[in-house]
Amino acid sequence: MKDDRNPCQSGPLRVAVLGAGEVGKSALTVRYLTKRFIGEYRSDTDMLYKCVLQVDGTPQPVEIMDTSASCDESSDAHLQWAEAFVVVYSVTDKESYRWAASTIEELTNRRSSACVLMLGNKSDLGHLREVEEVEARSLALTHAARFSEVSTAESCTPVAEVLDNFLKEVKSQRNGSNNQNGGSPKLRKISVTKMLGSLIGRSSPPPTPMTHLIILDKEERSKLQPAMRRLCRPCLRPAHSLPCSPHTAV
Ligand SMILES: Nc1nc2c(ncn2[C@@H]2O[C@H](COP(=O)(O)OP(=O)(O)OP(=O)(O)O)[C@@H](O)[C@H]2O)c(=O)[nH]1
Repeated sequence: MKDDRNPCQSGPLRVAVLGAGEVGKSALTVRYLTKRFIGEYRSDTDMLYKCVLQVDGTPQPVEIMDTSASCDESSDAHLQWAEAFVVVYSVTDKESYRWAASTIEELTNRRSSACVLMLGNKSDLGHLREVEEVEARSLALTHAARFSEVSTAESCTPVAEVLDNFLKEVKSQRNGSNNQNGGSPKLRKISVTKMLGSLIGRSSPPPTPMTHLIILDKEERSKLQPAMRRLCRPCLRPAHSLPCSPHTAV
């Protein structure tokens, strides 16, 4: 059944990072948010990052859900929770590409107006390549998704560029659809001013980047939208092991 509603026309931009196991979803998310590459991550639960990022030159609350491939009951909830999707595969793993392809097809059917970015990760491992760039790019094009190949391990800048541009597009699509829903330019201006005021105060300097990490246990999930209640089985651990200083486990 087609479910094309956008769950969040205001509030934080919600982005779900989807993909098969071991393709580098966590590495990519953390690389983007902290500029660091960390080799190993816990992989048994979804991670929700809440942060304020500069999107198109202004501070924008963003929530990024780094989904866990081992939480196999969650995909339906992710599809409803997010307004934009980053679908990751590894260029060294054909199976992960098939997974990505079928996910993109599902997004086309169920969330046809959502912004989708298809990312082929691990491009540094050219000698192990199983997925040709041209094939993946053409699949993305067929589904009107953005496409890029990156190496999260090798370099931060291309990852940052591609995700910055994607968020810019998500934001502009949201603003566009809000306009179509009758929001006048004047009202939008007021709400942006209010948002900036509450984020940084009238005379405060711009906010320093700060990211809150929420490891989604049963209780946290129940605080999110109803759709999130069907997320993966509870797997809370007392502390998060990322050694990055901007992260705060809550
Ligand atoms: N060579 C290379 N290795 C990478 C790259 N990105 C991630 N990795 C490695 O790939 C492995 C899996 O990375 P994760 O970020 O844990 O992958 P994931 O998709 O979050 O995995 P799950 O949690 O199982 O869903 C780790 O050993 C990473 O160090 C990359 O660009 N190049």
